[in-house]
Amino acid sequence: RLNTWESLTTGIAQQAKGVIAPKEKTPFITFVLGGPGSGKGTQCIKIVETFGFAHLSAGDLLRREIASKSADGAMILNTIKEGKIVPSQVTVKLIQKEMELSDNHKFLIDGFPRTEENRVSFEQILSEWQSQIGVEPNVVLFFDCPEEEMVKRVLNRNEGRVDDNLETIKKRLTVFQALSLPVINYYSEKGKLYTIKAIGTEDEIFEQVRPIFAAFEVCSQTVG
Ligand SMILES: Nc1ncnc2c1ncn2[C@@H]1O[C@H](COP(=O)(O)OP(=O)(O)O)[C@@H](O)[C@H]1O
Ligand SMILES: Nc1ccn([C@@H]2O[C@H](COP(=O)(O)OP(=O)(O)O)[C@@H](O)[C@H]2O)c(=O)n1
Ligand SMILES: [Mg+2]
Repeated sequence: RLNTWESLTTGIAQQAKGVIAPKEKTPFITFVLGGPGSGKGTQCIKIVETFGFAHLSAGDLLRREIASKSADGAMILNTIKEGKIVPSQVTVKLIQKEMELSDNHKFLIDGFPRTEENRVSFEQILSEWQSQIGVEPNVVLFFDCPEEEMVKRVLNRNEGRVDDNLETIKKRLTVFQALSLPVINYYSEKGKLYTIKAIGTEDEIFEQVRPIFAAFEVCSQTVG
């Protein structure tokens, strides 16, 4: 199997020679953003089922590090309990590893970037991988949900998470407003942002999500 990034560089060389290799695909990167409890994970499952993406949840990768008792585990646990943001180098390394291990070329990166620092760290990785294509994600989804609804959902989530309590949720909402909204505004200005009204049933929300990816499917079929 060719690693996505190797095949990408090969792809560029072949395009330059006028040869297109049909099986080798350029990575397609979607960031999935929104406050805690806005429904990112729930909708990602539907996107995976319908459009065949690989789902990389930053929060899940960090929780896996805690569970594996890795060197950073205690620091990550404390940061999550406080509703703060784990240093970007830690999170980016976990995401990068998952992408390199994946056979897929379509990635849903859920809950990342949550800060401008997160965003810039990941751009540095992308620029090393695909300097000729650019460092921007293809799509940024924003699940826009009222705070009271997010609080209600998180308190009912029942996954045993250390951060799903009222005290930590308040902190996470403050972090979201102060650090994550600037990232969302950045992508809005870049014309990459697709805002989803994240209230209603899961299926109703997915009917807003579906056409975004359906349009890209048509594109890729047309191109080749
Ligand atoms: N449209 C919805 N309406 C009501 N509850 C929802 C909806 N979407 C998700 N949930 C529930 O809300 C909680 C948070 O959803 P989740 O997908 O984990 O959000 P996030 O990943 O953004 O924190 C979960 O318990 C989930 O089952
Ligand atoms: N990019 C990220 C993503 C999550 N996290 C940490 O992990 C926690 C849980 O993230 P999550 O994405 O699983 O949370 P939800 O938005 O799904 O509720 C966050 O509150 C942060 O403490 C982080 O530090 N950096
Ligand atoms: Mg989630």
